Amino acid sequence: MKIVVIGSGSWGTALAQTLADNNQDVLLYGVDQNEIENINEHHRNEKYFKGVDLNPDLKATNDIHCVKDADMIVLAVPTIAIEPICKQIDPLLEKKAIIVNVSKGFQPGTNERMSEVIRRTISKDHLSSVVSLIGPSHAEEVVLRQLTSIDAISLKEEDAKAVQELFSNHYMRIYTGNDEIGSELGAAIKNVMAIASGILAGLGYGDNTRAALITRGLQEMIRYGTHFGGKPQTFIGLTGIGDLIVTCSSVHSRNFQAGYQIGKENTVENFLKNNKKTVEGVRTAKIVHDVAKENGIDMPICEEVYQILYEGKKPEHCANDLMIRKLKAEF
Ligand SMILES: NC(=O)C1=CN([C@@H]2O[C@H](COP(=O)(O)OP(=O)(O)OC[C@H]3O[C@@H](n4cnc5c(N)ncnc54)[C@H](O)[C@@H]3O)[C@@H](O)[C@H]2O)C=CC1
Ligand SMILES: O=C(CO)COP(=O)(O)O
Repeated sequence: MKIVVIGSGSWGTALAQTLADNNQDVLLYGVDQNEIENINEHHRNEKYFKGVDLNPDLKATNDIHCVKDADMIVLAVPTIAIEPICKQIDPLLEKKAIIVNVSKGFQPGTNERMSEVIRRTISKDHLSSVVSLIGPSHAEEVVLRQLTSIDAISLKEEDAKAVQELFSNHYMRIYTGNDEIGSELGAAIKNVMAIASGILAGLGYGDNTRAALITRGLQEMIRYGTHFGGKPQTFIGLTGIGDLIVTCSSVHSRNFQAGYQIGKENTVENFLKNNKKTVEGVRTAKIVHDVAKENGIDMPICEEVYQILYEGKKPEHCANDLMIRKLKAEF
């Protein structure tokens, strides 16, 4: 199988290295010449992984034509870049490929899930199926070959199995699944919860608070996800609670880091002015707010994150307001 990974950032590099470790025919495509030269000449991607030696078999290119005869294309770019990338590669493809989505979030404007964007923009003649490879997986740990388990989710079982086989090894264990809606919605909304978790840590709250946030945050994910057809059991799997735990607790999470800064400074101002990292939860918070409001879905934690990011509400007031809501039964 010829595999192209698009996006030479943190996740694309880590996933491409996993494929190189598995002796697959993989090429990493990027737009940043520094990242490409760093990988090809020094077997490093210093911008994302300081001092980490990559598998020397991993090669990178800035020539997008490399996708033309690929059997599998992994899209490892932020959600905002998925639609333009798909429109760019579709005319270049010469046969059907499995398109692997690893991004977590929604399409701005249409609020589509990433698999929906891919199906809309890649013509039927070029698409075998979409497989979402998602779950608890910080690139910083995968690149060091730390033990990791995630899901290959697809409506086409044989393609999910193909992705499972290609990526699995002694440090990466892939499970398959077919609940595309539940998996993608869970993986997107957990980024909003990770911002909330970071805010609470930045405000000085401890482990009790985080446990409550994760547990009640999961309820919001289930409420939202099942409203749109996701299966309840998906949310207690790797793309639900698994991804929620890792992003709400890890210093590697850029969503958590963003929240931490906002909580510590008790304002969103500096973060919004200076952030250059991929923090998917920021746009997701607005989309979840709008969609939940339209559909009457109760999402109190997401609502407070939205109020902080978009309405300038003070983080300390949000934490307080969540606590003094009308008392009720847990379930
Ligand atoms: N970093 C991680 O640990 C994980 C990230 N993800 C998801 O993967 C997606 C990508 O995130 P990261 O790799 O972390 O972001 P990143 O910020 O580390 O890297 C993004 C890369 O995409 C490239 N890029 C942006 N627009 C492009 C375009 N139009 N064409 C080609 N390349 C383009 C950038 O140059 C950069 O190399 C996000 O949706 C994120 O939620 C999912 C699981 C783990
Ligand atoms: O999705 C991730 C880990 O599973 C990465 O999280 P961040 O985007 O917050 O770094």
